[in-house]
Amino acid sequence: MDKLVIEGGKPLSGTIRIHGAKNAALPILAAAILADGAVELHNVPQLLDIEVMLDILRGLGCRASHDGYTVVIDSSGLRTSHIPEDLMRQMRSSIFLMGPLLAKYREVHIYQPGGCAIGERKIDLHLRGLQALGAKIEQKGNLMTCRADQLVGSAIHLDFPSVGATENIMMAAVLAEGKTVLSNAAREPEIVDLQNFLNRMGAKVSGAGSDTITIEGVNNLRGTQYEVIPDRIVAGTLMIAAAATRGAVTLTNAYSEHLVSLIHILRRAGVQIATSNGIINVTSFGRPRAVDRVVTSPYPAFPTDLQSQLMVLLTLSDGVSVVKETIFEGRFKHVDELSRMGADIRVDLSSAIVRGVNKLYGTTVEATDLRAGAALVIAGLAAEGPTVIERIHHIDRGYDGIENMFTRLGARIKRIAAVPKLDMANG
Ligand SMILES: CC(=O)N[C@H]1[C@@H](OP(=O)(O)OP(=O)(O)OC[C@H]2O[C@@H](n3ccc(=O)[nH]c3=O)[C@H](O)[C@@H]2O)O[C@H](CO)[C@@H](O)[C@@H]1O
Ligand SMILES: C=C(OP(=O)(O)O)C(=O)O
Repeated sequence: MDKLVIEGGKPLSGTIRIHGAKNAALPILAAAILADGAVELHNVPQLLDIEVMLDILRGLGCRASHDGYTVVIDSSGLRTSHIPEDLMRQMRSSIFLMGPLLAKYREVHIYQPGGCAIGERKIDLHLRGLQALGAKIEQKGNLMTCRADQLVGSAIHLDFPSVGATENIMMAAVLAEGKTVLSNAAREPEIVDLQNFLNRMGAKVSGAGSDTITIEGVNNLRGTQYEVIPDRIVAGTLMIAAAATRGAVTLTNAYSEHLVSLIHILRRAGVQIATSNGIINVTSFGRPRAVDRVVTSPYPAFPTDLQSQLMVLLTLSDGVSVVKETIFEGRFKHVDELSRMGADIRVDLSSAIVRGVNKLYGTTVEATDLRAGAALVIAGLAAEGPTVIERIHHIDRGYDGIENMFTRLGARIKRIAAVPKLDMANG
């Protein structure tokens, strides 16, 4: 497996453009099968998860190409609704195909989705939502079959504003008979992006971005072109990295309105941030201040996907910070790795008490999941001495060429490609 080697201690500086959002692109790719014509998507990042989604779509009979940042999907050859277990298990987002396949094909055969080990990540809210639209679900061993001769709009209330369940229900309801009203829906920007894409195909969805989404079913959807929003988590990761290395970085194609909670916390830590139309400037002089309490919660509160990265900054801050994780029960795995680099963090159930230290020291660490891996990259960039990060395939799920991104900002970081194993039998 590839590794990253970082020689830390250099402030980041320069300008970088933010790539398209993984968490917006993945449901949009799944939704593309709803169209009767071809869909052309722009600003689609080159990520492992995107390639897995395209492989699944090809396996279902779609034509799918990814050229630069443009993806074209033509689902006219759709011939099966069975997603192989090995592909289902490669990422959580495989579950996004459930709603669209059910709507288009009237049945879907799936397995439990995989993804980073950050918590139990049940799919009960997805299933209950689809059942409310008329789907019948049957489980035989690992295989789950979901069928609906006809989907019928309904009033659905989510017990928790799950991002994925909100998206799956939206994608199924667009072709249902009548009106669906989804309450306590998730409000993330990626949900607004999905609504905009669905409407571009001819759907009638309104309310995304608020906690109530209304979907008027239509008979069919057409092919279209669409541009995916920039990745707010990648932007946030770069902002935190700029602050942790005490650098000065300008982000372009970055929507500050999607990052209000992070900007607020960084300013409390003493980081200077200026924003204007699609541009975010981050400048940090000297040691940041501790932040007494950071709590992850559904949007617009502070995102769980930036919790581990922010913890690196707090580790280097003056004072004691407390971070509470309320979304995923297993999202403190970076703590052990950061401790090996000299961090002083104590975990007490869902809270981490972070005592600021003067320095982190480079060593060999392991990316345990996507954002934990990103946090280790930031730690390596800020640390004294070399850091080696192993198991970086997790990072490649969500950052398009992370080493190139940071090299452009002046960092000393390189990828060491894994040496392919010799096949002794064939010489
Ligand atoms: C591809 C994508 O967009 N991924 C994001 C999405 O994941 P994802 O859509 O999986 O996240 P959810 O909002 O669904 O999950 C949040 C919480 O709800 C629980 N839950 C969820 C569904 C369900 O049926 N039952 C249930 O109990 C989960 O275990 C978790 O504790 O939102 C998360 C929360 O912002 C982000 O960290 C992920 O990056
Ligand atoms: C947890 C994440 O993604 P996923 O839902 O795709 O596992 C993430 O992007 O941090």
